[in-house]
Amino acid sequence: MRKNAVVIRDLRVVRGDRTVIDGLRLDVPAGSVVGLLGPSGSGKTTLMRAVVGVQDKVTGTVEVLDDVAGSPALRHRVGYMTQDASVYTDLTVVQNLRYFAALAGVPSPGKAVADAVAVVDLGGHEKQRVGTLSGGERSRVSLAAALVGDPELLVLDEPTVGLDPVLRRDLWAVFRRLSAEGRTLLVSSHVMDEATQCDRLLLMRAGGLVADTTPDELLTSTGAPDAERAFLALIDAADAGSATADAGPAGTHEETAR
Ligand SMILES: Nc1ncnc2c1ncn2[C@@H]1O[C@H](COP(=O)(O)OP(=O)(O)OP(=O)(O)O)[C@@H](O)[C@H]1O
Repeated sequence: MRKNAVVIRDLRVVRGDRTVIDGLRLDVPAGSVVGLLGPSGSGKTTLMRAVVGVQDKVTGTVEVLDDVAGSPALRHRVGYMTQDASVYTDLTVVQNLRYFAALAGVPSPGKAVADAVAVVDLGGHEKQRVGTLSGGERSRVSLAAALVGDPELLVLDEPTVGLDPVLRRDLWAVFRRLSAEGRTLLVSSHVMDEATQCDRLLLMRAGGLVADTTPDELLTSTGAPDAERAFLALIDAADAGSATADAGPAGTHEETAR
């Protein structure tokens, strides 16, 4: 079995006229649930887009399941749930999932669609048009669309946003089960108690990696009582470090400005 599902070296991404990721290096171990955390705008979505291969202006190496990110051979092996629901509002739940199953070349779409509906707990809504679903239900259809092709790697951009605590708990149980079956999950989140459910945590700030750690290490290294305060401690430490670096020795500013 391969060691890492994703290997990233020297990743640099320019969006608009800004370098939003600069020199990122990380591995996502195969078969694990890896949480991607970081303040708003720190580059989580950009990193996920680079892993899926839909991001422009990417330099460096992004290797996914031993292939180059975005290569056609990976299309059926990587499932991606975007932050905004990416399903068709004028189709029903089942019509959407059948469509995504067909795109993924699923051999038995009927069963795959039924399984995906069950996993995201949308039984009873199969024939409902997605446009008439609640926000949380709609995002679960997006998650089902990412799952329906039975991918080896799932890249999920804030899959639990807007969901109630019961559904969030149930979905994390699903994520754990999918990883126990050998799949790899890269999951971004703003909810810190979800961090404790991950095998590893990647903490981003300003397009760079502040920590590549485990939930236990996060708590012991910061001495914080919970994941939220540990996260804030690391971000504050990184901000203080960058402020010191910005102030720099006398003359540094002037040289940078040139
Ligand atoms: N098309 C664009 N042009 C210029 N800057 C962009 C563009 N798209 C994104 N950015 C910038 O890139 C940075 C990283 O954005 P990204 O969406 O990856 O952050 P994020 O960590 O996912 O944020 P959030 O948690 O709010 O979703 C942000 O500062 C954002 O403003």
